[in-house]
Amino acid sequence: MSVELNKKLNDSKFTRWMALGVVAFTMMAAYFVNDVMAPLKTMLEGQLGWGSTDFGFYTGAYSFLNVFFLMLIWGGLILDRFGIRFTGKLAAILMVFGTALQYYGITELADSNSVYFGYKAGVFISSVGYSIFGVGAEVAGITVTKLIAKWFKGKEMATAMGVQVALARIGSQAAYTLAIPVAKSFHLDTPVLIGLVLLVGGLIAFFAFSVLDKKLDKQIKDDKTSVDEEKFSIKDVGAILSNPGFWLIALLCVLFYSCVFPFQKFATELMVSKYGIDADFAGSIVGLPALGALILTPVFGSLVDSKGKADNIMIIGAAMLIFVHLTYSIPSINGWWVATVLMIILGIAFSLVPSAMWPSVAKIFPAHQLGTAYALIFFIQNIGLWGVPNLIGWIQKEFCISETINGVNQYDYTIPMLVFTGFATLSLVIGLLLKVANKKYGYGLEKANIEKK
Ligand SMILES: C[C@H](N)C(=O)N[C@@H](CCCCN)C(=O)O
Repeated sequence: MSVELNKKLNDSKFTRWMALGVVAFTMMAAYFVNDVMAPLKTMLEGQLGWGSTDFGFYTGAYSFLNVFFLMLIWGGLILDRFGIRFTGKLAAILMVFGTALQYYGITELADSNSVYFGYKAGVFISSVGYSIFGVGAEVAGITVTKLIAKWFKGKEMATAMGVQVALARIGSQAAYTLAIPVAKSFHLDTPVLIGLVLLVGGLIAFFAFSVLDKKLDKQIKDDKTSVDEEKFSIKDVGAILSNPGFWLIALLCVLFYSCVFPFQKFATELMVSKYGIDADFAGSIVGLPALGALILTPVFGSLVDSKGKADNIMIIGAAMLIFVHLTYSIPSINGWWVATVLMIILGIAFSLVPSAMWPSVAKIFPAHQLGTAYALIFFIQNIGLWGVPNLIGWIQKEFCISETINGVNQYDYTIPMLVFTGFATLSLVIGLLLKVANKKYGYGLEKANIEKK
């Protein structure tokens, strides 16, 4: 009887998964917007005169405010201080505002001749918008991660994180697949407009989730059996930073994701220029990892929940990434089917590492430090997401222009792919060190998540 009385919203399987579905929609819209400009790189160069450095600057802008204005750190602190609902709504509003500004940059300012800080007005304002969007998207990311840890504690936490990431990948896949056909059928800016509409839907979805979350908080407060969660204090930052597990996860995260997200932004062009894949179809190939991750991330997540072995899964994922990037870098291997198979392997790696890494953070840190821990990890990851596209854009401009057709540069991707291979190799080394640290400090990364009744 008393068990029934203490039943909370998240004890109902249907309600906790429904709540996840609602917030996952917000993140799906965020991922759509995040990726929708990438397949348009060549069209942006042809129609708006955006060169590779402009594109690298724009792509890196996603992380600029997060890194240089420490927005992710503030976001994490706000999350642990003011909670999931306030932070999530704030993040969603920032995403909508940033995307609207980005849209303005590629529409109203498309033909402007003004130059700001050495960049065309359209490039600069779109990048400012993308930067604001990036703050919202990253803060939304840590908020959703923390809310999953709260709603699924002692339950299917890794599966839930996997499902959320998988649903987000639908957004990415849709962006990669639709951007070029939509831009060709309508207008170059139409894909971004679609993203803006989706994000407004995502904002409404987060407000709806907040109603459920408020109810859950009341139930937790009324439940005499539930243990009061310790409040976050600024001293916790020191505790997080002095934990070797934090540094290893953060380094693995920055290195691994630097080989995936920035690579994907340039990959549509790689598919066309090196593998001769039709431009209309190239985005779909680049979207394959997202599609694969859609199925595989929840599968690997539930494996981590039931069997554990997160430490080994991260190592295998990193090793696969080395193979993929190294093979892409070899000039003589240029069959379209090789490019496709490599993308599928990248998709498997891209499912293995996130499904094991993100739930591992919740094992290393207590609940009241989670928002800040995730924020600090995202912060370090964002340094890579800012620096790597800029680095690749610069390398392309300086060393990789193979020819110029109708004023549009063609790029050789050998050096950029070797750079990605280097990052992947380092991520494997860190994965191995994490396994050693796991043994030494007893984080329990090899253990299953689901509590046995
Ligand atoms: C880019 C963002 N900071 C990120 O790392 N996203 C992850 C998902 C993180 C979710 C954690 N529960 C991704 O793999 O997309």
